[in-house]
Amino acid sequence: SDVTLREGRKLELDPSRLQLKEKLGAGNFGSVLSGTYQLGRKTIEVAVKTLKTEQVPNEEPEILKEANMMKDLDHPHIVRMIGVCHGETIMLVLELAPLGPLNKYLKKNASVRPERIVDLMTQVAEGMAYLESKNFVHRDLAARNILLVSELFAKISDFGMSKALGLGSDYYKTDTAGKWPLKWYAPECIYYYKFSSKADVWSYGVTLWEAFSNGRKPYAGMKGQDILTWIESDRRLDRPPTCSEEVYAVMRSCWQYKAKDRPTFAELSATMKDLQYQVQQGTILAGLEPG
Ligand SMILES: CS(=O)(=O)c1ccc(Nc2nc(N[C@H]3CCCC[C@@H]3N)nc3cc[nH]c(=O)c23)cc1
Repeated sequence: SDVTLREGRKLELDPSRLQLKEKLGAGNFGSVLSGTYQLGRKTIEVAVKTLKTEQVPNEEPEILKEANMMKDLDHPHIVRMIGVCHGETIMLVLELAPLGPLNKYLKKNASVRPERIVDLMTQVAEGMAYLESKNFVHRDLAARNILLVSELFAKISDFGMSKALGLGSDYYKTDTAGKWPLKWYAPECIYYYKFSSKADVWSYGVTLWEAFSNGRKPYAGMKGQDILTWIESDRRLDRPPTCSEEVYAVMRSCWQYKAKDRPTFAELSATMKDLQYQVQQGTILAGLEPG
C-alpha cells in the first residue's frame, strides 16, 4: 500500500539520495536520526524515523500508517513529511526541527521568557485547531512531541498514534488499551478508551503545564492509578511558580472533567492569541517572577 502525495506525486524516495547522520532520539516505535536528502538540486536537512523491531510481515507497518496520516496534513505548525524510503527497512523522512523536543529544550534553557512560551503554545493551539478542523485526533500531544525549528517556531510531531475520525463521528474508540501516556490522558480515554479532539484539549493543558514548568514531568512520582484518584477528587496540577493566573486559567479550562465543558481548539487558539496580544500590550503578565 504505497502512499502518494495529495498531488498524486509519488511519496517514494530514492534511498541513494538519503544520507543518515546521528541519532536524535528513540520512542516506542523505533528511533529518529538526522540526515540529508538530495531533493532535486537541493540538499535538505531531514529527520528519519526507522522501525525498531522487524515488522510482522502481513501487518501494514506502523510507519506506513503514520505516513498515510501525515500525507494529508499541510500546516506551518505541523511537521511536514518529505516521503517514505524503502531501504533495508522502511524509513519515514520528515522535515528536521533542529532544536528538538520542547521539554528537552526548556530543561536545558530555563531562561526562555514566559512571553515566548505563550507565543509557542499559541502556535501549537493553531496547529491543533487545523487538526480538529480535519477531524483528526493526535492522541499523543505532549511537550516531547512539540519540536522547535527555532526558539520562536514550534511544530507538532509524532503522529504514530493519531487517527482520522470516521465521517460524522467526533470520537475514536479503541477496544484495547495500549502503552498509553496516562498522565496526558483525559478521564474518558482511560475509562472508556474514547478519544476526541476534546481529549487532545486535555493533553494540550498538560503540555501547557510542562511548557511553563521548564519541561518538568507532570505528576512527578505518581503512578497512573493515583492520577485517576487525584482527578476524580477534583484535584489538578498546581499552577507552575512562574505562570500567571491568566495562563493557569487556560490550563484549568482544558482539565474540565466533562469533555463538553472543555473549549474546542478553535476557541483555545482564539483565547491564546488574545492572551498573546494582551501580554504584548503589557495589560497582563504571561509569567511572574519566581517565588
Ligand atoms: C536537540 S537534539 O539534538 O537532542 C534533537 C532531538 C530531536 C530532534 N528532532 C526530532 N526528534 C524527534 N524525536 C522524537 C523521538 C522520540 C520521542 C519523541 C520525539 N518527538 N522526532 C522528530 C520528527 C521530525 N523531525 C525532527 O526533527 C524530530 C532534533 C534535535
